[in-house]
Amino acid sequence: MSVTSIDANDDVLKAKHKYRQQRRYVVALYLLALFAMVVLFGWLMSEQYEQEITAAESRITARSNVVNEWAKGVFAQSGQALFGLAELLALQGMPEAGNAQALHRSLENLTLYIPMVDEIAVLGSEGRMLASGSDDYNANVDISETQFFNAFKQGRQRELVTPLYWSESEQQFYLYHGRGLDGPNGDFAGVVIARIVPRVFADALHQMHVYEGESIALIDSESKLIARHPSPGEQFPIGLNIASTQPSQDEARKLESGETAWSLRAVSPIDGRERLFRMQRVGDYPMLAIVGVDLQQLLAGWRQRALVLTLVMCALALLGAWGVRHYLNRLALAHQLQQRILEREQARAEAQISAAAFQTHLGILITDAEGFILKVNDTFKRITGYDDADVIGKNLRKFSSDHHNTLFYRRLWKRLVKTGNWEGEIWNQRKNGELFPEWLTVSAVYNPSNVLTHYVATMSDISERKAAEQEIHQLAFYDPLTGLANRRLFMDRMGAAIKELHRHQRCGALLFVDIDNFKQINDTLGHYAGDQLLQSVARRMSQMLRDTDTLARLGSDEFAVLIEGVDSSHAQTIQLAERIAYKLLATLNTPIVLAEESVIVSGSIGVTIMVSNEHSVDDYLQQVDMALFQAKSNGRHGVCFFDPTMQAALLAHVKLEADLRQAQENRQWILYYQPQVDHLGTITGVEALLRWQHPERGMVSPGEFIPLLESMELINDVGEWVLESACCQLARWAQNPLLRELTISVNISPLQFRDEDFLSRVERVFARTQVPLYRLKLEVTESLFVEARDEAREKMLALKAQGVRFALDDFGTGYSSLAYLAQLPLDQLKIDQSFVHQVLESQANAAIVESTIALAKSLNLEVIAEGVETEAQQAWLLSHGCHAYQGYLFGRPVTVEAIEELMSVH
Ligand SMILES: Nc1nc2c(ncn2[C@@H]2O[C@@H]3COP(=O)(O)O[C@H]4[C@@H](O)[C@H](n5cnc6c(=O)[nH]c(N)nc65)O[C@@H]4COP(=O)(O)O[C@H]3[C@H]2O)c(=O)[nH]1
Repeated sequence: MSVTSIDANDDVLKAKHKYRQQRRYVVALYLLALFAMVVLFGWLMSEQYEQEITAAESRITARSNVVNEWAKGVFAQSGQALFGLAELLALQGMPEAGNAQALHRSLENLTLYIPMVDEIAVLGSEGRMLASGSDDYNANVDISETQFFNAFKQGRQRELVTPLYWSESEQQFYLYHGRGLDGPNGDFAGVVIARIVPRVFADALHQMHVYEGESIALIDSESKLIARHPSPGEQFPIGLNIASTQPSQDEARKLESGETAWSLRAVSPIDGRERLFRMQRVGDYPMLAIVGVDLQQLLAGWRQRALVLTLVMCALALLGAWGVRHYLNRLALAHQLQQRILEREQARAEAQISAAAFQTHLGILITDAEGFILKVNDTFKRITGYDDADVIGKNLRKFSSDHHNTLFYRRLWKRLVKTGNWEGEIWNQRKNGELFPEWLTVSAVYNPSNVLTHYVATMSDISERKAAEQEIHQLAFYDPLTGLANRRLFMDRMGAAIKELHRHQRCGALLFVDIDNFKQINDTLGHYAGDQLLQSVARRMSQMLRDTDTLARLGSDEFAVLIEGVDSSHAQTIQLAERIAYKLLATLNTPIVLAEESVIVSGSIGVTIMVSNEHSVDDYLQQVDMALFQAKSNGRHGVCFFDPTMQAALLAHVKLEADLRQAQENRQWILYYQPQVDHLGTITGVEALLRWQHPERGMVSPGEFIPLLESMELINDVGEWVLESACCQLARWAQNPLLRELTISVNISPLQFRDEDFLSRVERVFARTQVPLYRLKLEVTESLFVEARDEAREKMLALKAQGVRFALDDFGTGYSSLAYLAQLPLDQLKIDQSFVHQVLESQANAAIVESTIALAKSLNLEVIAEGVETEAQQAWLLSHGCHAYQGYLFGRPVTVEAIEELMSVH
C-alpha cells in the first residue's frame, strides 16, 4: 500500500474518531444541561415549596396565637370570677344551709355576667355542693372522690382547669375551672367551680374567618375535640378522641419539655385531608389550639407552578433533545459527507496509485480467470509492439512463443493454479516476430469468496540486460580481437578438463602455438595488419579443430589448444596431438594477404600430454611453455613435445640467467685473446674472446651465454665492457713497441649493433680510451644484414669514417647477397671454422673456401681462416691464396699476459 493511501485511510479514521467524540460531547453537554435544569428547577420548586410552607406556617401561627389568646381569655374570665368568689367566701365564710340561697342568687348573677360560664358552684371541704348559680342544683353532688377535687384538697393545686369532663347528669361534656378555698385558719375549706360549656369555644371559632382547607380546633390535653371550625359534623361530636392528632413521641417530648408550640403534618381524621398543623398550648390549661391548613390547598398554586415548570422543563428537555438530535443528525450528515469526501479522495488516491502503478516501467497485463486479456499498460505495448486492439479480448495463449514447448507452459499453469504465483524468465514474441527474453511474474487474483477472478502479469524486457550480461561474459571470458576464449576461460576449462580426465582415466593434450616473428610483422606492416593476422590465424586454427576442443588466445601472438579426453592411451594421444600440431603448423604456413602484401608466417608449437590430475593447471602450463620454448630454440617452425629432461634444462637455463645478471653486476668477465698470424707465423693481431669466470663452474665459454645475454638484453652492456677492455688494451699496447702493431678483433653481436645507441656508446668508448682506431677491427656476422641492412651499413660507414675496420665473421654460413656485401665497408672476410675443419676431407667445403678466397680477392678484401688446427690445413689454405690464420695451431685464446709473453718470445 502506498503512502498516499495510508494517509487517506488515516484521515478517514481520524474523521470517524472526531465524529464520535463530537457526538459524545454533544450528548454529554445535553445531559449536563438537562441535569442542571432539573437541579435548578428542583431547587426553585423546593424554594417555592419552602416559601409556601413558611408563609403558611407563619399564617397558621398567627391564627393559633389569636385562638390561643382568646382561649386564655375565656379561662382568665372564669378564673377572675372564681377568684372574686373565693375572696367573697373568705370574707363571708362558707355558706351554711340557711344562707345558701343568698349565695345562689349571687352565683346566678355572676353567671349572667360571665356568659361563657354555664354554672358556678361552691363545694365544701367534703366535696359536697354547697351552693350553685343554677336553679336546679343538686345538693347531693359529691365530687370528693374525683382527682380534680383531691388535687385541691391535698393542696397540690390552687387553681385547675379540667380536660373535657363527661357529665352523666347533663349527658354532655364540660370543662371545669376550679379554685381552692381556704378556711379562716388557712385550712382547706372547699372549692369554687366554674362550668364552661365547650360550645362557647365552638361559637367563638365559628366567628373566625377560615379559608378553604383551613381548620381551627381546640382539643383538651387528652386529645378530645373541644371545638372546631369548620364544624366537623355529627360524625365527630365534641369530646371525641382524635387519636391521629394525639401528640407523637416527638410532640410528647416537646410538651414535656414545656415547648408551647410546634408544627406537624398529618392527615386530619375528621375530613381525611392532609394538613399542616400548628399546635399551641393554651397557657397552662389542658388545652391545645390547633390551626391547620390543607396542604392540598396550600400547595395547589405551588403544584400548579411545579406542573408548569415541569412541563416547561420537559418541553425544554424535549426541545433540547430535538436540538441535540437535529445537531447529531447534521453532525452525522456532515460526517457522512466528510467520510464520503475522504473515501472519494482515498478512492481517487488509490485510483491514482493504481494508475501510476499501472503505468510503471514494467509491462502489466490483466486477464480474466480464463486468460482473456482485459487490460494492458503502455509499457507492455512498448515492449511487445502490440496495441490495445491487438490484444484486448484475446486469449493469453495466443501470444505464447514457440521458443518454449508445451510442457513448459503446462508446468507454468500448473504451478500458477497450485500456488497462485509464477515467476521466471521466459521468451516471448514481439508483434514484429522478434523473440525476446522477459522476466515474467504472474499472480492469480481471488475475490473475498476465494474465487479466482483475474490474473495479473508483470514483465520486464531483459533482452538488453541479457545482452549486457552476454557482453560482460564475452569480455570476461573471450578475447575481443579474435573472439576466442581468453586466458581466464581457458584456465577454467583446463581445471575442469583435468578433473574429467581423472574421472574417466583418459588423456588430453595441451598445445601452445606461437607465431614466429610476429613482432616483426607488427613493426613492419603495422598493428592493423598484426590484428588481421591474428584474426586470420584464429579463424584458420578454429576450422582445424573440433567443437569439443578449446582454442584460446592467451597473449599477443600466443594461442593455446586444449584437447580433452581423446583417448585412454598415452601413445595414441601423442599421435593425435602431433597430427593436430602439424595440421595447425600447415594452416599457419598458408599465405595471408596483409596490407596488400602476401605474407607467409610460421609458428612454433609446444605440446604436453595431460594424463591425470597429479599435475595442476599451472604444472601443465609450465610444461607446455617449456615445450614451446624448446620448439622456438630449435629454430622455430616446429613442434616440440615436453619431456622431463627439457624441464631440467630449462631450470638450468633459468639458473644461468640469474647467474648472468649476477656476473654483470660483479663484473665476472675476463677477456681472452687468440692470436691471428700471417703465413710466416708472425702474430699480426688477436681476437678478443669473452670468458665468464663463474664462481662455481670456473671459466664458461661464450657459446653458452652469448645467446642468453642477447635474449636478456644484457648484450649491449656486456658488449660495451668488451669493447672498452679491448680498446684499453690496444691503447696500452700502443705504448709498447713490441705490441703496438697488433690489431684487436672484437665480436659485435647483431643485436648490439642494431641498438640505436650503438654508435654513441662506441664513440664514447673511443673517446674514453683514445684507442688507435685503425688497429681496432669489429667482427660482424652476416645475420646483421638480414634485416635493416641499410641502417647497419650506415652505422658501419660512420665508424669506418673514424678509421675502424670491419671483418665479416662466420662467412659462408649465411645467405648474404654478394652484391650487397660489395657495398659494405668491409676489410676482411673470415672463413668459418666449420669449412676449415673439413677443407681437406670435403670437396664441397674446399670449394666454398676456395670461392670465398676468390671473392675476397675480387672485392679487394683481406681473408683470414679461423679454426686452423693442423699444418695440412694451413698448407692447403696457403696454397689457395689465404695468408692469414687463426686456430689452435697457432695458439688458443689466452690471457693478455700470456699473449704479451708470447709476443716477447716471438
Ligand atoms: N675447435 C676449434 N675452435 C677454435 C679454433 N680456433 C679458434 N677456435 C674457437 O673458435 C671461436 C672463434 O670465435 P668466433 O667465431 O668469433 O665465435 C665466437 C663468437 O661468435 C662468440 N664470442 C666470443 N667472444 C665474444 C664477444 O666478446 N662478443 C660477442 N658478441 N661474441 C663473442 O663466441 C664464439 C665462440 O667463442 P669461443 O668459444 O671463444 O671460440 C672461439 C675460439 O676459441 C680451432 O682451431 N679449433
